[in-house]
Amino acid sequence: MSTCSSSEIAEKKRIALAKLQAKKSQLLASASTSNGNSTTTATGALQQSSNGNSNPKQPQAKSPLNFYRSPPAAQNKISRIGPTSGDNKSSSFLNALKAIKQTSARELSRGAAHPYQRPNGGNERSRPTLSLGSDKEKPGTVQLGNSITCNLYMVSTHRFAVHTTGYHEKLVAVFKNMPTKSYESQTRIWSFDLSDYQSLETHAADLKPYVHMVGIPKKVMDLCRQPPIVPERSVLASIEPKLADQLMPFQQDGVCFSIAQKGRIMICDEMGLGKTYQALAVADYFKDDWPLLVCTTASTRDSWAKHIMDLLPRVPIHYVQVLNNNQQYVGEAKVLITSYNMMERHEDKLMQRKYGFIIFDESHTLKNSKAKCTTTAKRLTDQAKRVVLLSGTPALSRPLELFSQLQMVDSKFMNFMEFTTRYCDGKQSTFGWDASGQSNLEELKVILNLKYMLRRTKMEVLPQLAEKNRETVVLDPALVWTNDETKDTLDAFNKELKTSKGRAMEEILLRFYARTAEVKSRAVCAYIKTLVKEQKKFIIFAHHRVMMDAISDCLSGLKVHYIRIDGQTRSDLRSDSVDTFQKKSSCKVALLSLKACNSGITLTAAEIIVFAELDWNPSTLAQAESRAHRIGQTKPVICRYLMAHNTADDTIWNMLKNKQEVLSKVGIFAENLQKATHTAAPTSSHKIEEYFSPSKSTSLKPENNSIKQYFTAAPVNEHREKNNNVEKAKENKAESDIAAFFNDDDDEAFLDLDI
Ligand SMILES: Nc1ncnc2c1ncn2[C@@H]1O[C@H](COP(=O)(O)OP(=O)(O)OP(=O)(O)O)[C@@H](O)[C@H]1O
Repeated sequence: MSTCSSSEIAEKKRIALAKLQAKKSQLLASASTSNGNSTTTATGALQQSSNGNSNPKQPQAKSPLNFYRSPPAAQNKISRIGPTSGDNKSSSFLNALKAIKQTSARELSRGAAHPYQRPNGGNERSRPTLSLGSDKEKPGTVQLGNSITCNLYMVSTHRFAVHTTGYHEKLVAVFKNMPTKSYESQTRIWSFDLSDYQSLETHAADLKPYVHMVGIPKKVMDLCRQPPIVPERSVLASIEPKLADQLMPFQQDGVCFSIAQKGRIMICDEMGLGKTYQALAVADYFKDDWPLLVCTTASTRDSWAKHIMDLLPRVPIHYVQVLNNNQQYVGEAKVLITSYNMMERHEDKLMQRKYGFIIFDESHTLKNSKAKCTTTAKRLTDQAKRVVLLSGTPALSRPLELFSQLQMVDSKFMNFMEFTTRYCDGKQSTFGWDASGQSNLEELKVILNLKYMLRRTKMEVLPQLAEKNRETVVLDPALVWTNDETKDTLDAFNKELKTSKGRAMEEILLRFYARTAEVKSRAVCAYIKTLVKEQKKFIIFAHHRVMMDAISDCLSGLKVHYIRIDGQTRSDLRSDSVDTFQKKSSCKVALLSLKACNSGITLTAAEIIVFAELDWNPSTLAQAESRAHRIGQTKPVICRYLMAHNTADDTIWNMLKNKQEVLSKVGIFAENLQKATHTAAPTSSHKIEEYFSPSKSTSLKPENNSIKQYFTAAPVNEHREKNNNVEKAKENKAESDIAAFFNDDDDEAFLDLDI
């Protein structure tokens, strides 16, 4: 591959700009011919309103923010020309100009000569000029390309809002004429009743090509216009009494709603609100459509079998089969419980059995529409009459993750392009179709709530549930920064992270994450030693094996009775361990792998949840917190995040914040992880502290009750010995830890790293 010198690049840019300018003039000339002498632009109107100059005769001063300059006499007129091919070309051309705007601005700032010749001698009054102004459009300024986009989206089932990319006087006049208008001055958003939609669309169409309307998809409108389905309470009488009688009022509502939606629904209540109970109640109501297939995570298959036997006693035991291995025969059982993995492997046999009712537990497992598991699930749902998806966190990072799940509930709602264009800011990029963004999230929330998703938070439906508080604990730096080498390594990671991008940055962050586990483990163990003295039951979550092992050693050394569940733990032993922790008062600690145990188990015996490591996914952390904070919890729960500053924790904490903001807009994430009190005094103005609330402490001394007061710095030789062990562990485990990290199918979450 040959490379260009900077002067060659500059030359190429100049040529490209000249070509674009020539094309622009050509298009404008043809537009002018096709419309006689009436070619005008909205610029004048826009400009006037923005600077308060309403005198059409007054020639306006040239502003660097103006993109095109129309003759003053024409400025007050807005042509009502219909869309011509020239217009379309013109708008795409203007979009191209927008793309090169930044380049041009750079050229100009370098003091370069104007990169292209103005046609016809540069008559500034009648000739368009290229604005090289600031990127930030001030309200009321003309948009590049002389047109604005007006995006319409639903904000409730009967109201829609309008987002415009700039000010347009006539468009505002149209808004003001709508009978149901409402203007929110803070957000500068107009909204209207759906009854005004048609009229607004017609009037705005008159402002073409200066106003480009993006309307609401018909499917969305139809959905909103449908008469609401009123759930019938009487259906509860048809459900197995043992289960129906146990349902809490909000669970009854959920069951009635799901039945009203004909048993095709995503039940996405917050974790621990009894989705299993609701799903089984719906399944029991539609038992004529069985056989029933329950697909869940490998570790929760047995617990589903137990729930079915407990809650649906009329289902004979021999009706229920749990698919545990590859060799097993898929029989005629009325109820089959399988893991996702087994479902994939037995696809053909499951297809033949034709399950009429399917439950997908932890359905976010199906978030990747290209994964084999998801395509298998889709095939099965296509032939099933009822499909119930259960997840407290249906999307872990972005709206795209909802698409495949929605398809299983209603394959006709929207296709991939429609959905991603509308809700994922889908666009063509150098690498193909990019659907990793988000757009029209308010509308997506409306649609989900209307028909597809049932979502209640603990706060809403279970206010009596014991409270949950969150704390961040900055680990003692003396136990993290044990020697110069550690400091140098972490500094180097921080530096590399700042200067890298894309995949390279992801790789660095993964290594940094693994290294952080190593350097933190000593301080984490010191913290655990103090916690053990409190004699309260607690859970400690970690991700890397090096951290899990260090904590295990620490607990064993302290002779604490604890359970450990990680990815290697067999599922039968897993439920035994859970029982031990729940029932034995002597068992004080549950050491859990963040990935293997963030869902599907109940550990309400714990009062404190400690996170020795962070995860880059807010949903994983929220799921993990809900192991103890769920129905059945009677004591307040404290979640403590142990963090070491100037490590990967800084970056990951930041990522969490960004992701949870997106998810909360769609209404599927109710937590604010950053809403926490801190229990250690910051020693300098590092990033983590910026997110601490309620207030930042600038004290350099440990605060009262600070974790620091418990710590004493260990002698240096002891540090060295420990570091040697850490180094060995690093060599042995680093590779497998990174692999495990990627195997989680969440590595794509790094794509929206924003640091
Ligand atoms: N109506 C009920 N009566 C008694 N206990 C209930 C009821 N509903 C739920 N529970 C209990 O609450 C806990 C959480 O229930 P379940 O596991 O169904 O919640 P979930 O929403 O599926 O949670 P997760 O999302 O974490 O899987 C369980 O221990 C369950 O036995």
